[in-house]
Amino acid sequence: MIKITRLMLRDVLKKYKSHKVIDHVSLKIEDSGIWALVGPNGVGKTTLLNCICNIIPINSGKIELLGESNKNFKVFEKISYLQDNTILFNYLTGYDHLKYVCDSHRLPKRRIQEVVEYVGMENYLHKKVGTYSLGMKQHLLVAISIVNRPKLLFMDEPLNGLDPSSSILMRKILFDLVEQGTTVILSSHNLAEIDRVTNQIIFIKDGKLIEIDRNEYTETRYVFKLSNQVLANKLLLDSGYTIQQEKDAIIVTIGEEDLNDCIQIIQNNGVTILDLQKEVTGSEKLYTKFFGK
Ligand SMILES: Nc1ncnc2c1ncn2[C@@H]1O[C@H](COP(=O)(O)OP(=O)(O)OP(=O)(O)O)[C@@H](O)[C@H]1O
Repeated sequence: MIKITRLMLRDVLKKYKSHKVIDHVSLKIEDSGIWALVGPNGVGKTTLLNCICNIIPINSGKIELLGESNKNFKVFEKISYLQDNTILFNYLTGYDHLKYVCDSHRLPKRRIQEVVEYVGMENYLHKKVGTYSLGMKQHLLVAISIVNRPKLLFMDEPLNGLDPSSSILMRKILFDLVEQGTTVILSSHNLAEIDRVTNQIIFIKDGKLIEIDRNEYTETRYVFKLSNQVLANKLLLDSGYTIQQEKDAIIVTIGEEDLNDCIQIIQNNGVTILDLQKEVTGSEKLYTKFFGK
């Protein structure tokens, strides 16, 4: 089977007057999965996504989506772009928006019901968008962007402003999409959320793209809550472990291979482990490396 390249940028230049926001950039993504586009405010994330989706023109270079030029309107039947909520109309309902998108993709009406149930927006589907909270608007945007079962999905800041249950839902949606073979390219500032959804990070800096595999930067830490924190701290320090003391927990930065040893040291000396959590960090450290504090 011939594999179709999902996204291809060749020597793309986008400038405003002399300001090169995207400076002769090339990129190729061939697989399904999640890629995070990361960089400080104003660095060009939205501009890049808008250029890719042919919402704004580029000055030079070439962009292909699913093996076709991004100027070929037809290719967008299998592509979606979740923009910010300014694209929504306050005087229309969620249903109106979904009906319009379904009709333009020539999808049956039952597809609306499917995505509405999947995203969990039954209760406010028929209310005007002007009455929606930020989170409700975000759910509608997600529903709109997945209604056509995209092979390629661009998302501008989809992880912003979500409450914990919406964040969990968003992660589930992202993982489901990848399982169905979708390539997702999302921009985000939320580094903790990025760490939870992908290892594939593209930093954007000075108009250039820097592709990173976060696996190389990942750090695992274990947060212990203990019956005798002072004693456990001393025991682990004496054994040569690096400890960070918190008010009601100690954090040990170790790989999985050392976890058992730590547990043994603690438990063999009569200290009870009340709680143990694993934390994986990576993007924040990387971000600081590239962009400073
Ligand atoms: N229409 C425009 N005319 C002139 N400059 C523009 C225009 N649109 C964007 N810019 C500039 O291009 C740069 C990139 O903006 P962009 O909105 O893409 O950044 P961003 O990384 O998405 O920022 P944020 O994280 O704040 O959303 C900024 O310096 C911005 O001022």
